[in-house]
Amino acid sequence: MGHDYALVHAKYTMPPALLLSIIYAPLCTKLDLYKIGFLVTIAVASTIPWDSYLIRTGIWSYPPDVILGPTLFDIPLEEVFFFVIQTFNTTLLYLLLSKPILHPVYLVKEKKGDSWTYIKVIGQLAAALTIKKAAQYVKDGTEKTYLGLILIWAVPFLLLLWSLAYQFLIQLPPTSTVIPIALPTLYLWIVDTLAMKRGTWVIESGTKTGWVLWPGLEIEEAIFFLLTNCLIVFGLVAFDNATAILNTFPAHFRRVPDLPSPVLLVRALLLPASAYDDDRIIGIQQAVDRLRKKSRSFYLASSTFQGRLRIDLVILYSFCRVADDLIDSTDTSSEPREWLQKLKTYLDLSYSDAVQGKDGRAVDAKDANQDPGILYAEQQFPQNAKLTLILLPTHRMAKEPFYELLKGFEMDLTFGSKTPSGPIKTEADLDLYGARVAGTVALLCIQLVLFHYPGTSESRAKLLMAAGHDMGIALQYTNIARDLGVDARDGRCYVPAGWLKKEKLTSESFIAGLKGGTPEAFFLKKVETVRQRLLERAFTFYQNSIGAIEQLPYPARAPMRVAVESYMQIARELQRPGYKVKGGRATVPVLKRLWVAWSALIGPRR
Ligand SMILES: CC(C)=CCC/C(C)=C/CC/C(C)=C/CC/C(C)=C/[C@@H]1[C@@H](COP(=O)(O)OP(=O)(O)O)[C@]1(C)CC/C=C(\C)CC/C=C(\C)CCC=C(C)C
Repeated sequence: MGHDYALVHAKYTMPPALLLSIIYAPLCTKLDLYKIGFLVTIAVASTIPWDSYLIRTGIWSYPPDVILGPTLFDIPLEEVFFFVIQTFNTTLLYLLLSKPILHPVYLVKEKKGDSWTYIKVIGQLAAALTIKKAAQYVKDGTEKTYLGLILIWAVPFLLLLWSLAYQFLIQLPPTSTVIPIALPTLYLWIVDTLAMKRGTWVIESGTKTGWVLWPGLEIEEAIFFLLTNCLIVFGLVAFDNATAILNTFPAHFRRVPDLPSPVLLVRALLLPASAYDDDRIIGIQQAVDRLRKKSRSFYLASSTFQGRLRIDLVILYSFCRVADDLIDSTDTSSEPREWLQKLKTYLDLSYSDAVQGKDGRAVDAKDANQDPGILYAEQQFPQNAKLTLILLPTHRMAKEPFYELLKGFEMDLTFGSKTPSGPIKTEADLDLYGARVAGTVALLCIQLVLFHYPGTSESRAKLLMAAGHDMGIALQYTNIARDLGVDARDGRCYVPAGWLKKEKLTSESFIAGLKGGTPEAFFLKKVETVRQRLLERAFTFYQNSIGAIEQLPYPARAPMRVAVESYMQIARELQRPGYKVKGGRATVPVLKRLWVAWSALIGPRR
């Protein structure tokens, strides 16, 4: 009996497990725990018979003075623990690196005769040839036996996973495939070199090639660790491929349980890629792209939401952005109002009784041939906006906030060279504007949350809506405080006249001062005073509503905290003297942003 093998764990495998657990804990979902359990169970169950065979046939051995003693099917318990901890570590690294990814954007609809068929078959052929060769090595029973046994055990599993998830294995970024394989492999190669040198485990001569990757690392060991990490990551990729299919295509999978059964996962993977709905995939890709380019705060926050809620929120963001841009960014004076009218007509059609269902129940999958809203979007909107409109899950949200949002955008249209303060005369006007452009967005977000996590009582839902509405206003005040300069350059001043008067300014002089070359120091001081007043009001709304986040359905609480705190961090930065400005806007440094998000995941701010 000895402690050497146990020490390998204490020194090398458990510290990374602990570190990864601490980092990943706030991000860990029920589905992640399910994945970890799933992978560990399969890894242990599939490795035990093989490893036991290697030990019993004397290909592999453990000197009795390095192990504690207890065994399972002749395998020392330390070794069984190795299967668990390696799978755990590689899985956590994969989960961490994959968190920012919205998997549905990597699905591809296949067409007859496209390159995907060849890619799949080439992979399958390569695996089949390897298995054949491996069988030969085992049959020969010479120095390539151990190599053959490794390959004949691992490659059939890889072949199966490749056949099910080849699209994702090719499409996912290397951060989700190559890195979670390469990093643990390299690490385990180093650990293995040290263990072999100390004689903690031994490969018997006669059945090994004797080739080494570097002194002390037998080629068989190197291949073993590489293939086992490939197996873990391929398994995780296949799992994510299946959940992406389940979440993306409600027409094929109407409901998705929180923890999909293995049978459902396999059913999803067996859905032919030619049956995928291209419009949904491309629409989601466009929405994610828009979110990534336009809002760092919400992009980061979106990665903490899950499943279909995450997809819906991204599409909602895309809709708000598209609508705002269509109305806001045209030069001619008639076009914005035309877009506004078109958006209203689109909503009228999407919320007509015929579409929403006569019994008031929501329809789940929109039928392009029947839905007048979809037909209208197809005909009337630019290419890059169509799919967002078509995918907007109107049946999961009330129509009123959308119409109010459009009223908010309409308020923006009253800004002009002769009316630089637009519709904002008083603080109440600014509150109303904030309520319309941002309070409404909050209501829509909460409605999506309550749809995806049902069970909230009506009275609590009301409380959540009221608080969310105020939180939207808080965010809008922050947005205005950040963009004073940008808005002035567009000829807009959102600051109430009374506030400006206190600083002996008017909206005209405020805009002229910010637009002009280098503003005087005393003028900038006044701007800062106005900015701080906007921020104070932002924090008043924030303080009144932040507590309500803890009343949301549990799985949405932490992600909502991230969304709100990431944006409010802009306000906190603006309150700091000498805040950082990028492209004319105050910005939150990347590391700070990550820290804010991570802290928000852990719990409410104190
Ligand atoms: C996580 C995720 C993907 C969330 C999506 C949130 C979403 C749908 C945002 C829409 C944003 C948008 C483009 C709205 C159009 C009107 C507008 C411009 C509003 C301003 C947003 C700022 O966005 P951005 O900085 O990208 O815009 P600029 O072009 O730079 O001006 C707003 C400040 C409003 C955003 C308001 C919210 C997201 C509501 C927040 C409140 C909650 C989520 C509710 C919290 C819940 C409780 C119970 C308190």
